[in-house]
Amino acid sequence: MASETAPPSRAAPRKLTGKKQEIDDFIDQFDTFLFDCDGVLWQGDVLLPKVVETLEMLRSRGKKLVFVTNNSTKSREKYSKKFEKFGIPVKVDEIFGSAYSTAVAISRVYQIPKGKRVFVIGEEGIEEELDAEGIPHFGGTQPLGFPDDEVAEHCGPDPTVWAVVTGLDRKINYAKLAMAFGFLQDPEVHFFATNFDSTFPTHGKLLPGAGSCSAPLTFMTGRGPTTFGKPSQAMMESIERKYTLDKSKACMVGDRLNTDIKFGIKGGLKGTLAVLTGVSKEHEILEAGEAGEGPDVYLDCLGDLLG
Ligand SMILES: O=C(O)[C@H](O)[C@H](O)COP(=O)(O)O
Repeated sequence: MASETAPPSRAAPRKLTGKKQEIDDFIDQFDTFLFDCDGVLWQGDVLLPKVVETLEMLRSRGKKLVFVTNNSTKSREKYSKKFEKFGIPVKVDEIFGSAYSTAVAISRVYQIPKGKRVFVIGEEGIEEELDAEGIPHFGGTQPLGFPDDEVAEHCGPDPTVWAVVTGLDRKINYAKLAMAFGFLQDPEVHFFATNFDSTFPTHGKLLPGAGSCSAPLTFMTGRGPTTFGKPSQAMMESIERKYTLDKSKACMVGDRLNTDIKFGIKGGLKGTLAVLTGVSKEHEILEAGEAGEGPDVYLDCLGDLLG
C-alpha cells in the first residue's frame, strides 16, 4: 500500500517584537518581498504609517519588491499613479495585478480565437489590460446600449462571446448580470474572475469585494469561475517566470489569510508575514496557525519592520 507523506507541520504564527536584531534576522532571510497593497500599504486613499520609509529601507538593503494586488479596478499603469500620489517610487513593471494576470492568461495561455470577444463585469483596469493584450471586449464601463426593461432581448446566446470576465464592479446591475448569465449558459463560454475576495478594507470598514460580483453568477449557473488573482497559483507561476523569483528567498506580505497568506504558503515561498491593518484579525491569524494555515510571523503594521 502506498504510504502517504504528511504535509510538513508549520509552526504557530509568531508576533515579531520589533527588536532590531530580530527584525534584521527576519529581513536577511529574503532577497524578494511580494507585497499585497490594499490593507498593507494603504486603506482606500489613506496611506498607512511609515510605509514609504519601510519600503525605502528594504530597497536600500538590496531587496527586490513586487506589488501583487488583487485590485482589478486599475491597470498597472494607473495603479503606479496611486503609488506616486503617496510618494512611493515604483516602476510599472514592479506591479502585478489580477486584471493583468487575467488578460495575460487569456491572450497567452488560453489564446482567445480570432473573431471572439469577452464580456466584462468590472471596471477600467480590466478593460485597459485587455486592450494592452489586444483582446476584444464589451460590457464593463461601456453603456449596454438598451433600456433596462429590454434586457431579455439582449441576453445570450452570442456566438462571438468566448468568455465572461468578472472583477470588482462598483456599478454592477441586473442587466449586466442577466447578460453574463445568458452567455454562460453555453458551456463552451469560459467563466473567468480576476479574483475572488469576499471583501476589502477601506476607511476602517469592509466593503464587498470582487467575489461578490461573480458569486451571483455562480448561484445562477452552478458554475464557479477560474480565478487569476491571489491565491491562484496561476498568478504565482506567472510571477515566478516574469521576475525569475527564487521562492526559497521570497516572502509574501499581506493582510488577508485566505488570499495573501494562502498564496504564499501554497506557492512554497520561504516566508509569510501578516499585518493587522487590513482584513484578518489577530485571533484569526492565531486560529489559522492551529490549522497550519497561518503566516510565519505577524506585525501590527508594516511600519513596525523599521524596528
Ligand atoms: O475585491 C477586490 O478587488 C480586492 O479585495 C481588493 O482590491 C484587494 O486588493 P489587494 O489587497 O490584493 O491589494
